[in-house]
Amino acid sequence: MPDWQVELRVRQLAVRRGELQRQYDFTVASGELLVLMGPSGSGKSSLLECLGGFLPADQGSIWLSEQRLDSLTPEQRPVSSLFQQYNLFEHVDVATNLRLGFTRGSPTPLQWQKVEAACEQLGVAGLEQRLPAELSGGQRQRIALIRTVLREQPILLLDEPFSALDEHSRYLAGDWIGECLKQTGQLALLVTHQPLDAERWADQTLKI
Ligand SMILES: Nc1ncnc2c1ncn2[C@@H]1O[C@H](COP(=O)(O)OP(=O)(O)OP(=O)(O)O)[C@@H](O)[C@H]1O
Repeated sequence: MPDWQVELRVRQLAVRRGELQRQYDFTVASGELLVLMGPSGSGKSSLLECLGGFLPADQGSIWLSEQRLDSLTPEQRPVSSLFQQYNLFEHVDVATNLRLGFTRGSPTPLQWQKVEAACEQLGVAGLEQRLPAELSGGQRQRIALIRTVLREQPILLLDEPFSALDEHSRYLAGDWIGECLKQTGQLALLVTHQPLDAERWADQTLKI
């Protein structure tokens, strides 16, 4: 995995969804986790969709170091996203889902070692041959999280990645994300409804 030293800068970014319009200004450095909190419908997912390129901004700019991102298509953006649903390919097994996460189509042996280590660490080892439909909600969520984080992209957008996890798994998953960020220099925006998640893992918290 490359060691990124980058900075995400969001400047006067106006995101509209129906009647709701909000403006955002923040900076996230390499290795940092920004936790987004706020009541249901406040616009957290919309902000992530805008950063991912799925929802156009009314105005403002998004920068990754010197590269301007807001005019790029979703495929061109250096972003890996975990949304609240539809994160796995249903017709192929877990191993294939994990392999497809890598931009070149298949992981190197070292990359695959990291996948296996992450599956062990998050308590989802041994599920490689199953189809997503044969997993529990929490198992699906952890597999999708591993796939999202280990894709080699500097920006991670994680929309409620722990919503189906029990307290123990949540703790393991949050610690694992923090370790990955520190090791690789990736940065993450993470949506949660649990104040404890912010207390444990956030470098910054944005309430919207
Ligand atoms: N596809 C859409 N078209 C129109 N309005 C939408 C769409 N998706 C969401 N909205 C509305 O936009 C507002 C912001 O929604 P958003 O999903 O960003 O909120 P959120 O903070 O992520 O909510 P939650 O915590 O419930 O996931 C809400 O009022 C919602 O009803």
